[in-house]
Amino acid sequence: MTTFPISLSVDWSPASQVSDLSNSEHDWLFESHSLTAKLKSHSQSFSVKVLSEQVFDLSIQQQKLLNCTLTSALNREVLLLCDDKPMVYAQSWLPDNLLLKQSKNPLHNMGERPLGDVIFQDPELVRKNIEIARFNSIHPLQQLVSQLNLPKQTLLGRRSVFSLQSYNFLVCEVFLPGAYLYS
Ligand SMILES: C=C(O[C@@H]1C=C(C(=O)O)C=C[C@H]1O)C(=O)O
Repeated sequence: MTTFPISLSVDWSPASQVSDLSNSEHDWLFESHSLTAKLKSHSQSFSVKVLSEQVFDLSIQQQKLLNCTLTSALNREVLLLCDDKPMVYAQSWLPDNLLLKQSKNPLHNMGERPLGDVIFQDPELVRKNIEIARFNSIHPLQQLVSQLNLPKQTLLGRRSVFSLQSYNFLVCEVFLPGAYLYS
């Protein structure tokens, strides 16, 4: 049984160090706008299934990535489905501090609404560099792949830090077997 959060601590590489990508892989991995919008444009129906949403401690690496001294964040793990087929596993780390709650931060209590539908509405949104990683057939994420009755294969993922209202949050997305990216 998958336990959350699923560890995504693999070798993340900056775009400059990533090679041997197909045109489709490159197109999806380096999509700078909303992945939700891109998935919606390729499907008749789109939905989000929340797998887990809890406050967890941030790792030292995550604190460095987020450039913050916060020790915990709201960890949100979801599946993005197109025409009822799971296409992406997404894991986001949303700062969880009193200030955000006081500001009635729209990113809290998102439920089945896609994060992208909210954050990309804000013209102040800044996306920092996209990093890429490969998840081999023995990575813990493959447990979720098996539970979804999807075939095991090396998976491609991306992560980036966003800045909004002077705070940072981390979004990681792993493309599941059968995702458009692999076609
Ligand atoms: C950041 C985006 O939001 C998407 C939706 C997410 C969610 O609802 O938790 C998480 C990651 C993204 O795949 C996007 O659309 O690009």
